[in-house]
Amino acid sequence: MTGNRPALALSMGDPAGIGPDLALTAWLNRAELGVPAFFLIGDMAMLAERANLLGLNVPLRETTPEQAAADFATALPVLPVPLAVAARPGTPDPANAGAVIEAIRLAVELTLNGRARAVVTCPIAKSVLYASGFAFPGHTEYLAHLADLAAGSPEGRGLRPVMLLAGPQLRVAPVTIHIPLRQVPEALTTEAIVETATIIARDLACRFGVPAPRIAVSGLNPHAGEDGALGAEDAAIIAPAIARLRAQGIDAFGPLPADTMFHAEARAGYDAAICMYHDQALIPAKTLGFHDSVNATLGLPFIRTSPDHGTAFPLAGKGVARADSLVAALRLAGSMADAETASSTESTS
Ligand SMILES: NC(=O)c1ccc[n+]([C@@H]2O[C@H](COP(=O)([O-])OP(=O)(O)OC[C@H]3O[C@@H](n4cnc5c(N)ncnc54)[C@H](O)[C@@H]3O)[C@@H](O)[C@H]2O)c1
Ligand SMILES: N[C@H](C(=O)O)[C@H](O)COP(=O)(O)O
Repeated sequence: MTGNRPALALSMGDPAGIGPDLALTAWLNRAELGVPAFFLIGDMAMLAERANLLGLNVPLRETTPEQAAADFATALPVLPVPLAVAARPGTPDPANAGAVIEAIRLAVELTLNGRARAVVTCPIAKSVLYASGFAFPGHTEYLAHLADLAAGSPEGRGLRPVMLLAGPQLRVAPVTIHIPLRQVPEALTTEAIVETATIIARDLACRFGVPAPRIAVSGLNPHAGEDGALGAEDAAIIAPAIARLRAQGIDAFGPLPADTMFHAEARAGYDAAICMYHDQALIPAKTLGFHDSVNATLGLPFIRTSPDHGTAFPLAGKGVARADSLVAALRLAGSMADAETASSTESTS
């Protein structure tokens, strides 16, 4: 650890995807782009093969979490988690699911033990993990499960992870995450909206430097229900949540028609938006900033960020995948960890 500050723990993601490409590129451009020190948790041989395939001159060094920050200056530090079978760029193999999952688990364990500053995850392919029996919709839900286990509550203590897409032009989170659209109305509750907004307001204040965040809340139905003529959820579920948030002192407002809350003038009126389901939030997020937005999981007892994109299998090993979002994720994880350290130092002084 340089200056007693550990490095970030970066999980390798699906080894057939672009994660390895991006990790190599991020390390190569670490000085120019201000990439904080990280160690990759993954298969050393796979990484070496990908560097060779891409023609990238990246020295790799087997490391420990304690040594990684110092190693980072002269090599890409690797904490080895071996693959079961050799990775083929663009062709995922469920046989490697165990190693992919272990890399995520280890990143969380090291971060919870203070041996890493935060968790940053390279993209996984959900369907490939499902094929291996992975029982979680994605990283977000699995990370919440690991947090529950660490807290001694394997059945789940109802910890609600919040999937925040954070970019220069928009911060937005869906209340419901990786569920089919037909299940959204049933899953949408006043309590879920209040919890999501409360976590976002808290984290914006203590991890993003926004002391009194303004939270815009979307409706569910067209025109936010058109005074009840186009759906009841907006008035019956969302409006009461906003009332409760305001009574708690959180500057939430809505429910807003989702189609007119993301243009520039509307975005100038809030610090974060909450939507009711995945694509209602992620379409504007990825439209406005596909290469510079970050997926940050809030509500966990540790910091976790990830690029806002996936494995992009057709691009793996081709030298065309852009590392912008991974670099942004690494930098955001570093700044969130710094803010957390500063606020805990402040509170103990
Ligand atoms: N956080 C995560 O781990 C995460 C996020 C999103 C999707 N996924 C998973 O990734 C897999 C593929 O998902 P998808 O195809 O819907 O989305 P994707 O983000 O992998 O790809 C969408 C499009 O964007 C392009 N793209 C993605 N990243 C890029 C980059 N860094 N540089 C240049 N172009 C890039 C791809 O080529 C493709 O055309 C799925 O299994 C999905 O579940 C994982
Ligand atoms: N839904 C996010 C997106 O589309 O970018 C991403 O898949 C999140 O997945 P994780 O829970 O694996 O971070």
